[in-house]
Amino acid sequence: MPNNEPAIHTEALTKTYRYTEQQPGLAGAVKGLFRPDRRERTAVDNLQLTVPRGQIIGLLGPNGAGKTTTIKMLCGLLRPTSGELEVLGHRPARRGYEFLSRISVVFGQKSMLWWDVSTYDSLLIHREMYAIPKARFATTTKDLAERLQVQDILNIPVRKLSLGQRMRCELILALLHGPELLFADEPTVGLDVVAKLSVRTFLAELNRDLGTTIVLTSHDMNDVAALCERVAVINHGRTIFDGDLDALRSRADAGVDADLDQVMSKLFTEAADV
Ligand SMILES: Nc1ncnc2c1ncn2[C@@H]1O[C@H](COP(=O)(O)OP(=O)(O)OP(=O)(O)O)[C@@H](O)[C@H]1O
Repeated sequence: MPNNEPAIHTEALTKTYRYTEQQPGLAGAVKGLFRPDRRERTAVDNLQLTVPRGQIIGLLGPNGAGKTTTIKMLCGLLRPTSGELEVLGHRPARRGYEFLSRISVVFGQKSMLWWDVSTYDSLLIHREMYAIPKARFATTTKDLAERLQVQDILNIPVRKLSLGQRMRCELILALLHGPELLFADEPTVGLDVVAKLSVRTFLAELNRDLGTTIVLTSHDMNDVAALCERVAVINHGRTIFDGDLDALRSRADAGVDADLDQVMSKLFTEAADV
């Protein structure tokens, strides 16, 4: 029976960071010890988001908009300050084993692979962590390595890989346990055009062949145009647009062939003026 429950559902999801502002110099540091200057910043503000299973959605926004904070709440790395949040029927912040075995996250700016050992050794550790049977481990590793064309580099220490090679290995690690939902936070950042294309093609196939739901953040509008049937644009933690790329262009009064970077820039500037 098809499961009509959405992959993600949030109601008024909010995250306020509490932090201490540091004054410059030694005097400032000493003052901070006795009279800390406490501040608050709302990074995600009443976010409403429902993502059906099997969709690739782009979570877009300018630097500091709240994309990574949202992803961290959705995968349970951060506890929301308020609001409701359900992912695959679970409350992510509980970090239950069943939930963790059904999702995965990959960060373009942060490595999940062990730096001093080979990718294959990291995969073996994940096999133990997720209790993946040996036969399934072998077939999944082979299939993912072929799709990402990294068969020849799995045994090289990760620190010796190029960024593009490492990113493809990160994806194998993230997908080894067969998650239904993948959070991909800037997976193509810093990659050359060949590596970018390879990651894009891989994500599209993953969604098409396995039905994996993907939440993608990227500042590269070519990634978004190639992959996302829907985009949610956030600014200062609030949704300023939710729809497909055609609707995004019309929202910015741009033609069907309008350059998406210009469309986004117009949208962000308008939002800043409000
Ligand atoms: N631990 C923290 N403490 C205080 N403020 C934080 C913390 N982490 C993030 N922020 C602030 O929250 C806001 C949202 O940050 P976030 O990293 O979610 O943005 P983003 O949309 O992912 O940005 P980028 O595109 O630059 O990666 C920013 O103003 C940031 O400075």
